[in-house]
Amino acid sequence: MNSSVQGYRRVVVKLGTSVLTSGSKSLDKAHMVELARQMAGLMKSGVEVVLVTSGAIAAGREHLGYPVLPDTMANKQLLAAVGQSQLILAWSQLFSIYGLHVGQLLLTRADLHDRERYLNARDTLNALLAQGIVPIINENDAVATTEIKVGDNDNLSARAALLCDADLLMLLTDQKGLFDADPRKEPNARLIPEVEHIDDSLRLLAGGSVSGLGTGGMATKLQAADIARRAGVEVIIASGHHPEVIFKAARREAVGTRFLAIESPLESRKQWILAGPKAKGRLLLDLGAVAAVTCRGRSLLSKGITGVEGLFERGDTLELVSPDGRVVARGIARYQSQALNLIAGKHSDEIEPLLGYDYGDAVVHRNDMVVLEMIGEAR
Ligand SMILES: Nc1ncnc2c1ncn2[C@@H]1O[C@H](COP(=O)(O)OP(=O)(O)O)[C@@H](O)[C@H]1O
Ligand SMILES: N[C@@H](CCC(=O)OP(=O)(O)O)C(=O)O
Repeated sequence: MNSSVQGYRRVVVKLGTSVLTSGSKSLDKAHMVELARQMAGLMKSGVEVVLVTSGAIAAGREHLGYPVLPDTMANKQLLAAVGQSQLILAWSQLFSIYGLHVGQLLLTRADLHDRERYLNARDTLNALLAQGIVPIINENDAVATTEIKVGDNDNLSARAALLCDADLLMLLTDQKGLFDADPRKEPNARLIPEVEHIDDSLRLLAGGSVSGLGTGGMATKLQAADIARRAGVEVIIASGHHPEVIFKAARREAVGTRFLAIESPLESRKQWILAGPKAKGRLLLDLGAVAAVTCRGRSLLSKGITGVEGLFERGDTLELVSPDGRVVARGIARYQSQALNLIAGKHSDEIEPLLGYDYGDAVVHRNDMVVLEMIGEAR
């Protein structure tokens, strides 16, 4: 590329099935080579690139000649197992045209759940990037069951962006960006060029995938953008077919929808709490506790808990829920669920007499908590 890329050091590019197939039933290799050319160009200009690629299931169907199979989990896994090897073969060949090697990481939620595995995956990503090799990530669909899946590659790419400490996440899809309504249903829908806050009114605009190709539509892209922004990563949703889209996004030219990063990003451990583990349970809080943890930066005490849902151990991740059902924070439990059932609503002084032991007043400590939404008064 000619103009220099300013500012970005490390970029995650996520390519949806809709982009890789150009809306058809098979991989559009002519377009994939064009995308590989742009990613290679970015790398030559000194920006490190991590690719999150969908398309394994589509590639599996194509490779096997579009077999008619019952719509079971095992058959989807079969298609992914066949397709993933075709997909990585295609990327490996396409990047080799530009003199680049690729390395494959197939992840599941379980790899992100455990802090040690999370750090291992991070080391592998960093080692590949240090050698100028393009890390190529997909979900390990062939072995992952619903319980251990991230579930969609938008969310997976946000987690990848956090893992490798990227400064830009590009979500490339079959629309020009986020519109104020699904453009497939509403032809007069308008593109939203920039987003500063992600709130419920914005979430209402983002629908699912109707093409039958992608998973999650704009709804999962917004979830991904929300996670990435909180870690200080800028996000762009744009069309994977827009000419030179990867270069333009990396040069900060106006393309698609840009989500500004939150300026004081979370520290690494809190990023992991946000992006890594699946919540094992929920604590229902009264309004006082919601205000204390979200607006006043306090730890959660047993007194403010009105209900305990799920079976969990000390160290598991929990969602903290407001009286109107909103998840206002995520955090790590310092007491297991059975103990919490006994001390919920009780004053901290009663913990030791009730349980016969005491891990401290904080049920979820402020250092182990990520606030998602502020509700209540600061004082
Ligand atoms: N507000 C919106 N703006 C743009 N696209 C939307 C919106 N709501 C829903 N969509 C749908 O999201 C789809 C893109 O997501 P998806 O099908 O999952 O593609 P990908 O394979 O790229 O992840 C679009 O084709 C569009 O129909
Ligand atoms: N892991 C799956 C894709 C899952 C997914 O999120 O797809 P998409 O919405 O097209 O990005 C695959 O490789 O087929």
